[in-house]
Amino acid sequence: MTDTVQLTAERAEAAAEVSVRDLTVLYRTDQGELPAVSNAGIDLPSGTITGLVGESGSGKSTLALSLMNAIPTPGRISSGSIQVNGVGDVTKLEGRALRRVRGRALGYVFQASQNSLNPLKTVGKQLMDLGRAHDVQDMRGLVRRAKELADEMGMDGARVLDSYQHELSGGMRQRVGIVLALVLNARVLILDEPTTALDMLSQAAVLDIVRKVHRQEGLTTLVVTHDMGVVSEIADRLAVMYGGRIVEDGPAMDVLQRPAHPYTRALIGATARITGDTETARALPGRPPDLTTVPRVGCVFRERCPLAMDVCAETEPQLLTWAPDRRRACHAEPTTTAATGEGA
Ligand SMILES: Nc1ncnc2c1ncn2[C@@H]1O[C@H](COP(=O)(O)OP(=O)(O)OP(=O)(O)O)[C@@H](O)[C@H]1O
Repeated sequence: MTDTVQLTAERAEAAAEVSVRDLTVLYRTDQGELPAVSNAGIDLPSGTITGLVGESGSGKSTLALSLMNAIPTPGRISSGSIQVNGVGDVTKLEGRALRRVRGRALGYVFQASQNSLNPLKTVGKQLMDLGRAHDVQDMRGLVRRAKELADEMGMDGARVLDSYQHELSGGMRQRVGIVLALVLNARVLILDEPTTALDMLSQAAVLDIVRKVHRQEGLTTLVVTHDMGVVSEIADRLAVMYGGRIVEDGPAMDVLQRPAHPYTRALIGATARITGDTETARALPGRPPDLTTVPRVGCVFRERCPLAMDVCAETEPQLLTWAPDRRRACHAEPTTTAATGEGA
């Protein structure tokens, strides 16, 4: 590691709002407990938007849920730490202390949150439930804050609080999800697939709003998505997951322009919004592994990798810094070829 690289890494660590180290998460399967996330390490630097991308099943939601220590049993975090600024290691928290952190420090908007509101209660009633669950004394203040956030997101706050789920469009429900995630003044916002199931116009509107609220509230934001196009539009930083591993990360624009892992290159090549050409955008051949099929030895991507070598079957590549603020887990020499629709 050069001095510059070392310095950049130390600076990133110093300014991290969230630091994940050596995180392994297991789920119970017919074949015993198997890892959905393996030895993952990632920093969310203060004030940045990080995009976490990968195909379905790569472990993105599992990593994101871990930040709230919210892995459903019998799944469990088996090792690692998750330091959140001002909170400490979330993996050590339980009970009341953990509930407090969820909402007050970390706000989570669930996948398909468009459908996660209670259909039988107005948004305002659900806000009261949230306040009570968190022992909020100043309910008026809570309502004021919710209206303020709703207004910030281009909605009529008073009207939204009086509405039932079915009276709101998909994009509005997604925004209400963000209001509820932030109303207790969380500093970290985690959005799981915020644009899935929305039409293109609503997608663009939601991304605009995420950007705006992120800036105005001074948040640190993690956006989980399978869509490289979303990342290219919104993220400052980018982390790519495959088979439960982070295989590449760095500044988003830099990674998109100079992907250094063959999986990242293939994901970009398959995204017409980035290649700019539906003709050259090529679907990634093969299928991503699940918990039971992910290779236990060697590189998890080798079976789909155009650069696979003998060593890839034997030794798992580590996520290492290869250029300032850039990491990749690959045995092949790093190339700086710009991504095209030509695959890896
Ligand atoms: N509760 C669970 N029990 C057992 N296996 C699970 C559980 N939740 C997820 N998995 C498995 O863990 C792996 C990672 O799933 P995860 O949902 O984190 O991936 P993802 O990248 O977020 O994909 P998606 O976008 O489809 O949610 C998958 O193989 C999935 O089948």
